[in-house]
Amino acid sequence: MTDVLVIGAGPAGAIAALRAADLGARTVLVTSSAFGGMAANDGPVPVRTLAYAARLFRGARQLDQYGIAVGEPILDYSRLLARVREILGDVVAHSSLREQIDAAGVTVYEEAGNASFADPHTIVTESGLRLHAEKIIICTGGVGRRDLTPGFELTNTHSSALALTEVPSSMLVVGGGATAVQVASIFKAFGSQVHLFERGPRILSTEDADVASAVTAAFREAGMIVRENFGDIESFEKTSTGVRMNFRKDGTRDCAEAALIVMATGWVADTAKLNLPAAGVLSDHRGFVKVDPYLRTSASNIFAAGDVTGQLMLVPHAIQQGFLAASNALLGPTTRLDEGVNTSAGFTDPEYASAGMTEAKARETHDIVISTIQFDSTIRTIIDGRKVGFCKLIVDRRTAKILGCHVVGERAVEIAQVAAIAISAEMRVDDLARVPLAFPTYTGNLAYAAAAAGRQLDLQVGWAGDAASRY
Ligand SMILES: Cc1cc2nc3c(=O)[nH]c(=O)nc-3n(C[C@H](O)[C@H](O)[C@H](O)COP(=O)(O)OP(=O)(O)OC[C@H]3O[C@@H](n4cnc5c(N)ncnc54)[C@H](O)[C@@H]3O)c2cc1C
Ligand SMILES: NC(=O)c1ccc[n+]([C@@H]2O[C@H](COP(=O)([O-])OP(=O)(O)OC[C@H]3O[C@@H](n4cnc5c(N)ncnc54)[C@H](O)[C@@H]3O)[C@@H](O)[C@H]2O)c1
Repeated sequence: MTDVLVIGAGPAGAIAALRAADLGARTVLVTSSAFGGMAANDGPVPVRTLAYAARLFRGARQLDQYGIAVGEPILDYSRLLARVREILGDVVAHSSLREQIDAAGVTVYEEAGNASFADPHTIVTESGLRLHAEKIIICTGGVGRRDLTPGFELTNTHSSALALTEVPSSMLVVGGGATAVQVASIFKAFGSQVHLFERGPRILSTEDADVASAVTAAFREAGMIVRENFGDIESFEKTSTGVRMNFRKDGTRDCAEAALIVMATGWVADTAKLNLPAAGVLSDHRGFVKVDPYLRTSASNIFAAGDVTGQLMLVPHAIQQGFLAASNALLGPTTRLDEGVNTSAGFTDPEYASAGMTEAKARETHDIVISTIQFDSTIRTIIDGRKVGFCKLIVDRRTAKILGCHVVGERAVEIAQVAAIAISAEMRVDDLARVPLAFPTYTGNLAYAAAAAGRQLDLQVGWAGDAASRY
């Protein structure tokens, strides 16, 4: 009898299996495809690689400004895709996680096809395995939403778009979340004519409103068509040059066409194949597995972690949940999910990133001060010719502690990560302002924003205040 069986080998499943084995459990990890899951094979790694190529492309266009003549950069897309595959191989080959899992004695079944429950302690896989365990942890991730719109089969997902043999002349990206904006930004950089269609009133609806409007403005400035509130899609149909999307708004029909349509309208659970009813595991109306704060499902011996729980769908959260689910499965329900500081980021042009609360959220519960440093007024961004963007801090007026940080522009992610540390450490803005960060740096802008907030709060920021007013 196996003690712990983990289904799915993305970040949540890999960490759950490693933690279970570290706690001395006889552990089996079974996954339908390759080790690493979507995180390694289909999501962040390939997308980040293409985003990096787009960034190099932008950098190459800047060379002339600095007196370096190399001519107009030309993209060889098939060479780039070969590079993506090279990197994926490299990531897998150097994954110390896999080595640790093997060293911990976990039995791993890769490419086993979909697993499904036969009863609360037994699963069978499409490859013919039948596995029993005392405890089971479901870490099967999610999939891009598909629907019954006529002609939907003519559309693509981010995965199929990233596997194209050439850059399409035009692309219609539907959705305005993290996936859609990255796909749109990457292919815009590669030369496609891109239309981004968001059903809601704005793209990046979970980000701070200033982030969403700055990214939207920059996309438009770069020549991308961004349409919010466009209505409801009625159908897709083939045309001689690509695909047409028919939609309706307030009774009026409209359409848009492109060589390729990419749907990125949300990430849903794909739990149908798991046969959850056979194990007594309940899911919500979107298919996500219902869990309590200890990641227990409705079946007492079964836990779930990662995207399949429908909570924050990011790698660090999947890792945290995998660790917690295995700990609670073996040690009893001892650790609850920690709220923590949420960070998010998109590798678009311009980049965006956030840590902590948005301004709207903070206003619901706090009296706040806002401090924003524009990138066209700071030395490093001027040196690098990266003057689009800002660093915005949301600060609690009573305690002077940072509640949120929102950044658009070059190195946004790195700046927001430092802010996440300051928020976690509950630093006051005047303390942050006085940390003598290196000059001239992007992260320095965070300290300048902190100093400016400190001045608004009449706090003594000393020399840091002078530095902020100059840089
Ligand atoms: C385009 C894109 C870009 C992203 N970029 C980022 C980013 O930059 N940073 C970030 O933090 N997050 C990013 N994410 C989100 C991140 O990839 C996920 O949050 C993360 O992969 C979730 O990990 P997981 O272990 O829950 O699931 P997954 O990584 O999806 O792994 C699930 C595993 O379960 C297997 N499986 C599924 N069903 C079964 C079954 N029935 N039986 C057996 N095995 C099964 C799958 O094959 C897979 O191996 C991105 C997502 C997308 C779509
Ligand atoms: N860089 C990153 O960290 C990164 C990248 C990609 C995805 N992710 C994570 O993966 C998860 C899924 O992201 P996602 O972008 O795929 O989904 P999402 O749910 O975050 O966004 C979907 C978007 O599509 C819109 N939409 C829904 N139906 C629509 C329709 N019919 N027409 C037009 N627009 C429609 C929604 O209003 C929303 O803006 C998120 O939790 C995200 O954080 C992270």
